[in-house]
Amino acid sequence: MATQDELKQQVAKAAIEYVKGGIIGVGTGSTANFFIDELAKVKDRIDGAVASSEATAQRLRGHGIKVFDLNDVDGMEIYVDGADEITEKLHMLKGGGGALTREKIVAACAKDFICICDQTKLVPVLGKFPLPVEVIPMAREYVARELVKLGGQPKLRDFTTDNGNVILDVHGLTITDPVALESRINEIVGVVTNGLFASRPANVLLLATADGVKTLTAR
Ligand SMILES: O=C(CO)[C@H](O)[C@H](O)COP(=O)(O)O
Repeated sequence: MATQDELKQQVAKAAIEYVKGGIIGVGTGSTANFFIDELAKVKDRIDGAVASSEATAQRLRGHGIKVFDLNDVDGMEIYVDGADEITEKLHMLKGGGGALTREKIVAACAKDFICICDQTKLVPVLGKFPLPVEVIPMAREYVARELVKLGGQPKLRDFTTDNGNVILDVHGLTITDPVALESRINEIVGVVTNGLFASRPANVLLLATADGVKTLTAR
């Protein structure tokens, strides 16, 4: 049976079919890293990439792929990234790697979000994985109190984001309406963004399973 890393590699390889040229938006995390390694094999096909984190930019450059500043790019055909959880509606919970804000920004500039996951990430309801919320440091305690009012148990992560902010990982949520919760949390003053990608879900989910890579579009 394939290991989780082998499944991640298979799905990363499958995503290359969506790489037609131009500038590619690239996510962050172990699955995205496998994608970057596959992208390097077809780098002559593309003009370059926009990175969703410093770590991704470094890996892209290490492969000789040109990294563009998002402000110098009009838009992108595709953004390719993993997720911590995803539903059949292609609503995602992301940010396990702490790059949620830049991921959301780069994804917003792309026509299609191609989500690449192994089968462990597909869930009926989001929230078992703690929901990351990026917060301006001085608002940390205020935002934590507001998140408790929403039924969560926020825990400060020992981490500073690429934007110089902190992350509260919110435990204990059962997220039955991710679109509403995404916007409710973003309304809290001091929140930069949260890891729900529901108001703009993925367009395509490539899911690596024991029976091969399956392609899902929103139901
Ligand atoms: O949102 C992310 C990083 O901020 C990642 O996409 C998410 O954490 C999944 O990571 P991995 O592919 O390592 O399981």
